[in-house]
Formats: sequence, C-alpha cells, structure tokens
Amino acid sequence: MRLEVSLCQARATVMLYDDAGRRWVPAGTGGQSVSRVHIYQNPANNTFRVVGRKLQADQQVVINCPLVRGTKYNEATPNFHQWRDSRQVWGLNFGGKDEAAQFASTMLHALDVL
Ligand SMILES: CC[C@@H]1C=C[C@H]2CCN(C(=O)[C@@H]3CC[C@H]4C=C[C@]5(CCCN5C(=O)[C@H](Cc5ccccc5Cl)NC(C)=O)C(=O)N43)[C@@H]2C(=O)N1CC(=O)O
Repeated sequence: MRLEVSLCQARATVMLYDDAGRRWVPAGTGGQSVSRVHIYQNPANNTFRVVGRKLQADQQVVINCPLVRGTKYNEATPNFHQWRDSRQVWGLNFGGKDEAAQFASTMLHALDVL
C-alpha cells in the first residue's frame, strides 16, 4: 500500500526553465495546461516530493520531484514560485494567491523538517 500522505494541493501550471532558449516552457507534453500539484510526505522515511498531474482527462504526470534538504524555494511573485533541482529549474504558476501561499507554507515546512 502506498504510504504517502498528501500534505497540500494546489492548481498550478507547471513550468520548466529552458536554459538554452532562456524561456519558461510548460512541463509535460500537449502545451500549457493546469495541473493539480501535491506535496506528498512519506512518513516511513521522512521524505517529500512534489507531484503534479494535469487536470485534463489524461492526468499526465508533469512533475515528480523529490525535495532535497537545503533547497531554496523562491516566491518570485505571489503567484509564481520556483526552485532548482539537480538538473533544472521548476516554476509553478498558481491559479490563485491563497493557494500559492498555502503551498509555500507547506513547502517551507517540508524543507524545514527534511
Ligand atoms: C511563466 C512566465 C514567468 C512568470 C513569472 C516571472 C517571475 C520572474 N520570472 C523570471 O523568469 C525571472 C526574471 C529573470 C529571470 C532570470 C532567471 C530565472 C530563470 C531561471 C531561474 N531564474 C532565477 O532568477 C532564479 C530564481 C531562484 C532564486 C532562488 C532560488 C531558486 C531560484 Cl529558481 N535565480 C537563481 C539564482 O537561480 C528567473 O526566474 N527569472 C518569471 C517570468 O519572467 N515569467 C514571464 C515570462 O518568462 O514570460
């Protein structure tokens, strides 16, 4: 049985930064679309990851990113938050400021207890 617990969820468009092109591109395929993004905790080993699936029918997984201790979560704007993993930069363009703030609060908690 999967032990992971969803600590929070938010609607956001998941973006990746294309270093070569110096521009943000939507994560996944099929163009820009809103996803439901969760922060999951695995209590068995105190790990966390960000998982996002498109709201549209195919529910494509567009992000599955383990959180790494020491990661800096940057709230660039009230609606656009970002962080680096070992290979790329993720951006979340949230549907609303309240969801964004709640997601950030959970994210900062996770990074604090990692
Ligand atoms: C979806 C469109 C998008 C919406 C919102 C705005 C918000 C600002 N913004 C950016 O891309 C800003 C502007 C400058 C550019 C330059 C570099 C970038 C890109 C790659 C990362 N980065 C960093 O500044 C990182 C951040 C960081 C700090 C600390 C910890 C982690 C990180 Cl990731 N700094 C390091 C040192 O890594 C960057 O975010 N940048 C977004 C943006 O214009 N648009 C509109 C468009 O693109 O049309």
